[in-house]
Amino acid sequence: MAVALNALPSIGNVTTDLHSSPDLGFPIFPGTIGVRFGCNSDHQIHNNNKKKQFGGRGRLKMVKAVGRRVDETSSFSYVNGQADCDCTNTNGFPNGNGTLQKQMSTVEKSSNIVWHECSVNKHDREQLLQQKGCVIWITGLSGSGKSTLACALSHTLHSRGKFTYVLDGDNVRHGLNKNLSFEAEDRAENIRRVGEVAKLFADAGVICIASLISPYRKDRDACRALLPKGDFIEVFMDVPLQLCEARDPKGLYKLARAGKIKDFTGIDDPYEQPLNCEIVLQQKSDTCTSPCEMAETVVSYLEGHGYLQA
Ligand SMILES: Nc1ncnc2c1ncn2[C@@H]1O[C@H](COP(=O)(O)OS(=O)(=O)O)[C@@H](OP(=O)(O)O)[C@H]1O
Ligand SMILES: Nc1ncnc2c1ncn2[C@@H]1O[C@H](COP(=O)(O)OP(=O)(O)O)[C@@H](O)[C@H]1O
Repeated sequence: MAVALNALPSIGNVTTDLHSSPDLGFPIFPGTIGVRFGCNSDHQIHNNNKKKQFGGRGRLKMVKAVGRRVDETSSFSYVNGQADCDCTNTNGFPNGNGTLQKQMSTVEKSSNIVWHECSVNKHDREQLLQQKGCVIWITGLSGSGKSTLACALSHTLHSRGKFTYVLDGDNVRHGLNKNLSFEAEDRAENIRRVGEVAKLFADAGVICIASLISPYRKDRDACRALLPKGDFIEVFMDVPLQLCEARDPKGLYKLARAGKIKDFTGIDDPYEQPLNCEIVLQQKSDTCTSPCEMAETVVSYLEGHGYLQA
């Protein structure tokens, strides 16, 4: 029997929608130079080639030239021959080399499945942890300070005895999402998967901090819709492109401007800023709010909305 998850009372949103700059379709900001903040940042440079990387032991749906399905457990299709990877699917089918048919599907393919409820539920876990599980979704341009805030927030909450976990876009793309590119549909799948993982963390009672560019509103809204009302707290890093570009800690903007990276958010790929998020953290080149101060703003929100107690 299907059972509804999460019987928490809903908690209203407080919206501080301060930002007024237009969406970034393509470069539109005048060239003022921002400050560079000298704190530690231990990112690795992400390999941004657009080659499809479907290696590894993925659960692949293989479609032979005749169209016969040999495995129904996956999201990708290979057609007319062999896949361009050295892998064997989990059912033991051989690899191929050939045309990859881009087909990212979120259509439910499982049938005859029944939700199994456990006697220990979210509420029990929250009692144990003395907090409420939720998702803090940090969105913004590359270089806007998402990861820095995520870590500062995790650190602040941890030191207050709260259990957090950070899902950072860069990091998740090293593992779970290593087969995804930066094309719109792969970004959507990236966000969908992280949204689902974040939902599990929240159900575990954890304060889950997801920091991803997540440039499309519909993808973020889809993640919001996965959670009980109030439990998805969207934080917008409202930082002008020219400040992010002046920071450029990984040198990616420089490469994007030189045309060496395509589809780079804010340069030749869009960013749709939130219209109605819970928290906006605004930064300009002449104002510098420290990561700790920003973390405190989020902590105040959590406190005010009852998330730091069971
Ligand atoms: N084309 C392109 N556009 C934007 N970003 C790029 C790109 N290529 C690589 N990178 C690096 O990947 C990091 C963003 O990954 P995300 O998973 O957060 O992106 S997204 O949400 O799927 O849009 C991002 O990390 P942050 O700088 O921390 O945002 C970049 O370092
Ligand atoms: N509040 C801040 N004030 C000044 N500089 C910051 C702030 N937050 C982050 N930075 C700096 O900006 C750069 C990008 O930060 P990062 O957290 O990596 O951004 P993102 O994860 O959005 O790409 C880093 O060099 C970082 O030290």
